[in-house]
Amino acid sequence: MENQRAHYKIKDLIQLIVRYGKPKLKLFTLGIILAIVGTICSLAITNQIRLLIDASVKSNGYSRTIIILICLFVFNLILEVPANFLLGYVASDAVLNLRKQLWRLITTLPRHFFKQNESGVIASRVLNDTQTIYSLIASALPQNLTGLISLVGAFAMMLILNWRLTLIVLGIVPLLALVVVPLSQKLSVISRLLQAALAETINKVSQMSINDNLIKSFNREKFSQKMGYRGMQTLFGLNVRQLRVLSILNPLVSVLLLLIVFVIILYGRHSINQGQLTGGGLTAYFIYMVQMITPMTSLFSFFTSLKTVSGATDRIQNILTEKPENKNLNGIVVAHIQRIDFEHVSFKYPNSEQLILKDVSFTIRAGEKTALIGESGSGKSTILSLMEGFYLPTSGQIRVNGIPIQQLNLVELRGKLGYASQDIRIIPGSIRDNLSLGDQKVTDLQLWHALQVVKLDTLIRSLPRQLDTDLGEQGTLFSGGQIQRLSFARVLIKFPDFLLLDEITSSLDSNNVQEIMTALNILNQQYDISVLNATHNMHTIEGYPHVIQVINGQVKQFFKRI
Ligand SMILES: Nc1ncnc2c1ncn2[C@@H]1O[C@H](COP(=O)(O)OP(=O)(O)OP(=O)(O)O)[C@@H](O)[C@H]1O
Repeated sequence: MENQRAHYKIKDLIQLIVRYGKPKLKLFTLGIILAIVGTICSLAITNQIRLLIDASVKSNGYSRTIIILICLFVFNLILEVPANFLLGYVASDAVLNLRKQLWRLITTLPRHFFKQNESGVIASRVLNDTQTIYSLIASALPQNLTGLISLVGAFAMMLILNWRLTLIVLGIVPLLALVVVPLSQKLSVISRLLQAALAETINKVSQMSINDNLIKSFNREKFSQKMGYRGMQTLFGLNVRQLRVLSILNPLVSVLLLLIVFVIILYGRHSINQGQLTGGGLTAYFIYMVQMITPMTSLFSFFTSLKTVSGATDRIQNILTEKPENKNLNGIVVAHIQRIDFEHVSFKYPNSEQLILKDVSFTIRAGEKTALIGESGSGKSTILSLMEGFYLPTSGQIRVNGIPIQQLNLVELRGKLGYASQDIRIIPGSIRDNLSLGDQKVTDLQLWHALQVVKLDTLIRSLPRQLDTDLGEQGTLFSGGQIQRLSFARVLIKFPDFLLLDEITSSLDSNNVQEIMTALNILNQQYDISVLNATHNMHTIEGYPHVIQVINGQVKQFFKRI
């Protein structure tokens, strides 16, 4: 996913923002106009200050100048406050749209995307990279647009006030650039390294905190501390590097600025003596110089930060080129799944050359309880994923009620399959959120019924907030077995035609296993729900007449007399 392009194209960033951020152009134009008029206003303030000083020196009446100056101050404030807000608002809104588009697309991507990209990396794309873009377009972009006007305007006024002095000052400015440019480039490299090191350290510290159990039971607190220290030490090293550059840069810039001030005073005094400049003119000259140099430095840091944004833009664009999963929404809908057939199915994962399933054929029928057994890594979970249509076979055919899976509407198909996996899946939120997954149609009655089947109703009724109890990070409030049963209850709420179970009893004790097995029998016999149970635990499939055994990616199907 990482794509380091050598040259940054600002066009890419603009395209990204316009296409996905859909910025409110009218508000943006209004904000820019207000900011431009505000900048012109601040240049006029400087000129008014010049008039005021000259008027007071000559003891002329200056009340009119003061009134104009106050009006300009007020006018400037009236313009710049809404301008800043509007431009910031347009940028926030554009980044919100970009984030939503990105997140919407990510949630619809096929499974292999999530297998190939770590969750932390995906989160960083959606939040950190878009935040980098936000920082640029919310402040740096408008600041530099108006800064450009301030720079040109102030420079023009300086030329008008004293063109000779301005040419001398211009001679010193490149000296300033000579110092600032390379050092600032160094600073931007360090700040990028700091960002990366910070993200890595945060990741390590949080991983170590989540695994406190493992660390404690192995008495490896020292190892955990070292993991954190390593990242912190890297951060320290980068902070020192940053400090080194800054401690050279800041005094050097101050000295050079003082040099410019010194030259202006010397030459300004000479010009005043020659009658080419007034006292007010010299003061205004200084202010104009600040109004020219400030945007110059922010323009420079804008160009260096473009590099950071370029990386973020590339990474976001790479995600945006991914194709959403084709769920074949116009495909055939089967009312009730009667049978699923694998016909000579071979399969390899998109990122791999290895055939995981080789010429696999079997049939499972409605109403039956079928066991899917095989050694770890033999391909049981892969078979379940293929049934869900997460992947298509590399060759051969999967049929549901005789219809090739490619022709089926996958949303409808998945609606009829209840998939519970060995991995405990908890989302942030309450028990209700975890069971209904945001489906408003699910009633409390259905939730309690499913909880009763998995024998968790009594426990949850005893909690003060019952279904609204927050499950906590990764369900820390419940035991592994209870969470496993909760995820089983989640599947029951779907009331599927087929239950696809992937080692759901792996973290349950024998009592719990027995209860789940009883629940499965009730579902199968009373509610006519078919069961395909992938497991290592032969005890859990004792009553299963149909067995599919996976050996090295090939299967044997047999019938067991009970
Ligand atoms: N996304 C993937 N990309 C590439 N290879 C994969 C992927 N997922 C699984 N595999 C490989 O496919 C093979 C079968 O894995 P699978 O998870 O289906 O086995 P399993 O029988 O369910 O194992 P277990 O009982 O341990 O869960 C393994 O060799 C595994 O490494």
